[in-house]
Amino acid sequence: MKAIEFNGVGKDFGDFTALKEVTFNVEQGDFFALLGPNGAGKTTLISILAGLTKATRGTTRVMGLDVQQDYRAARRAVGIVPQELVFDPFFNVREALVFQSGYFGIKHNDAWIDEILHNLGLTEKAHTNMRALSGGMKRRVMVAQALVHKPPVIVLDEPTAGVDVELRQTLWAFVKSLNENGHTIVLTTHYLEEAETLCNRIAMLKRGELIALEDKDKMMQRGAARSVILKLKPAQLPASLQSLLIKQHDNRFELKLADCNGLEAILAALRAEQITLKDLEITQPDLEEIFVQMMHA
Ligand SMILES: Nc1ncnc2c1ncn2[C@@H]1O[C@H](COP(=O)(O)OP(=O)(O)OP(=O)(O)O)[C@@H](O)[C@H]1O
Repeated sequence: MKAIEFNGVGKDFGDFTALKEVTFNVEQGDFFALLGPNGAGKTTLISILAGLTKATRGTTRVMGLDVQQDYRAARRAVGIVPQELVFDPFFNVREALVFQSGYFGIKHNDAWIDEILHNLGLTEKAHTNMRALSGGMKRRVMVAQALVHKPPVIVLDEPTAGVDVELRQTLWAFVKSLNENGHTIVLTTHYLEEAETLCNRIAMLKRGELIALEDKDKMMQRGAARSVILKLKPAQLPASLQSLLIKQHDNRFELKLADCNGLEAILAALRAEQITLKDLEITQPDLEEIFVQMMHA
């Protein structure tokens, strides 16, 4: 069984098509990144998954359950951390979590609530009114609320937008441990280095269409060729290497590097001209470069 199945999912808002026909699966145990520029349709897709928005076309299943036909069961299978801070100002943190448990029909949830509070650094705020929390603390509660019913699938819609380094680290350590314990994680983020470090599969949406879906390692190979930065003494580049030059700053030369054989040829050319190599650094394209490349393709 797949954790999530989108099959020909489309959404129109009047004349405007926010999602065309999106088809892809998320496997159980994936740490999955859903990337795309503003307005690509990520939140719309997540709202459809959560049963909050009705798709115009197609079918969506969570853990085999149709989000329309089996709404309640499908809703229980997924925990959504929304982009916006939505809370009841009259509850304190613990009450908000107890209330949310009640929504899922869970009565004795104290042990799990304590564990969530602890893992999100919220224990000391348990009795603080929601209104009195800082933005970052409210966001922690949004994460906690999504987890009260121990959903097998957890979706985080830009959870780290505008939050401090400490929360990011706490959050990712917790989410990673949930993933290691078998929860499927779907993440949308504009911080591509987060997706690069955390996720094993990456999907890219552009104007309502899926333009890429691959294992992260494979996606990383799509990037512009690697390059090598050489620190040379004297600061000069053999003529035979000029065609590889990307940029130069003082005695640092950045050259295109197709593969390891390319590196051998570079070193041989330097030796032949008795140029000493003082330092060498091989750079890999990062996900951000690949993303920009794909969005402009
Ligand atoms: N209720 C609505 N009515 C009309 N248009 C909408 C509605 N909701 C979303 N849209 C439009 O659908 C498109 C996709 O929006 P969506 O919020 O899904 O994008 P996103 O990828 O999540 O963007 P962001 O990164 O900015 O959160 C946008 O052009 C948006 O303006």
